[in-house]
Formats: sequence, C-alpha cells, structure tokens
Amino acid sequence: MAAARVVLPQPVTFVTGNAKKLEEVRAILGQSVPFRSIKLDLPELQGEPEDISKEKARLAAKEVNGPVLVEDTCLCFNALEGLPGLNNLLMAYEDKSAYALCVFSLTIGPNEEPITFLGKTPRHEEEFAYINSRFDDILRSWKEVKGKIVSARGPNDFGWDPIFEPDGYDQTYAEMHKEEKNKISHRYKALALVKSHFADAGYTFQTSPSNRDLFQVAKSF
Ligand SMILES: O=P(O)(O)OP(=O)(O)OP(=O)(O)OC[C@H]1O[C@@H](n2cnc3c(O)ncnc32)[C@H](O)[C@@H]1O
Ligand SMILES: [Mg+2]
Repeated sequence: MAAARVVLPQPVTFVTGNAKKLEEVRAILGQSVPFRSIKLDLPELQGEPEDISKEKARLAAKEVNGPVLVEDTCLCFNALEGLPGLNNLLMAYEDKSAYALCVFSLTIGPNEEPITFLGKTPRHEEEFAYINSRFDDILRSWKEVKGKIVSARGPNDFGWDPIFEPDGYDQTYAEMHKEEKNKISHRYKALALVKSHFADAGYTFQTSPSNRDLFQVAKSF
C-alpha cells in the first residue's frame, strides 16, 4: 500500500533576510521543491547550530502560519574548537583550517516539530545509520566543507566567501564561478538532504506558488 501523502496548505516559505543566500538556494533547488520566500527579521539566537535552527523554524512557522524552511550557516575555525569566527582573532593562530557548516530546518506547520538537515558529518551512530539507510549515495562523499582561511581574494559581495578556500581548490569561494560553488558548497550538501526528504515524503500542496508570489519575493529584496 502506498504511504499516505501529507498535504500542505501552501508551498514552503523559505525565510531569510539574505538575498545572496536566496539566490543560491534557488539555483540549487531548481524545480525540485516548490517554495516562495519572504524576508523576516528573526532574532539571531545563540547555542548549538541544530538547536538554533530548530528554534528559528518554530518562530518563523508561527509568523508565516504554514510550512517553512530556514537556514543558518557558519564558518567555524578549528583553532577555536569549532567556534564561529572572528577572522582577526584567528590571525594569532597557526592553524588556519576551518569548515563551513550549513543547517536547514523544515517545519510543516506552526505546531509541528522541525526536522534538521546538516551539511556536516553526522555526529551520532544512530543519526549516521538513519541517514545512511536513506541517502546512501549522497553520504558516500558526505562531509562538511573543509578548507582554510586565506587573505581575501575575489568579489566581496557575499559574507566570508573571499577568505574561504575549500580543500582541493586553489580558488576561494568568491573567485569560483557561482555554478562551481553551488556544486560543492555546504549549502549544496545540506540542500541535497532537503531534496531527498521531499522526494521521500512526497508532500502535495493545496496551492502552488503563483507568479504573483514570485514577483513579491523579487520586490522584497
Ligand atoms: O536571515 P538569515 O537567513 O539568517 O541570513 P543571515 O545573513 O543572517 O545568514 P546566517 O545567519 O546564516 O549567516 C551568518 C553570516 O554568514 C554569511 N554567510 C552565509 N552563507 C554564506 C556563504 O555561503 N558564503 C559566505 N558567507 C556566508 C552571511 O552573509 C552572514 O554574514
Ligand atoms: Mg541569520
């Protein structure tokens, strides 16, 4: 018997205040997940990345009163034991290695528990087994994006892209073509899990995003 399909009252709303992030999410998701986007000023929360992300999703779902997707990204420095970073502080350390971590949380409604998707190595055995059973192919190369901090190179229009050089590349994220970054990035890795989840869950929508919604998104940035 086919699994019951969850019907969502409206398309997923991706909540962000960051236009560059939205651009990448659009490019990576393509048509695979129907979503629209709004800009909401949500508080910058403190704590573990997954907890922050879940709380952000809960707050956003209350505001939107429907299904939401949120994302948080950090550039974490190994010299600071994974603390997100202050670049100047790092200059005092020899270890310039870092990793880019991306967490998405999806919640299908204001009273639902958020599900998180991490562009990072799973920490717990059970988590690993769970993801592995579902996303075998993705997981084979599954890691946070490792790299190092360098002096800024390339256009300066998106956060820390000019100072992050992923391992195995001689360009910073900022110097790469957009399509190249989107094929290897922390955001790509986390969104691959989001896509698999949507393919698995087979959500259907009572309404789909209209041109009007898309137009409003374009205007809000
Ligand atoms: O509204 P939200 O979605 O939270 O957008 P934000 O700009 O606050 O984004 P984050 O909290 O996730 O990110 C913290 C910082 O990291 C930067 N950032 C996020 N993703 C990045 C990427 O892929 N490359 C470079 N910088 C990035 C971003 O510009 C912020 O200054
Ligand atoms: Mg933020």
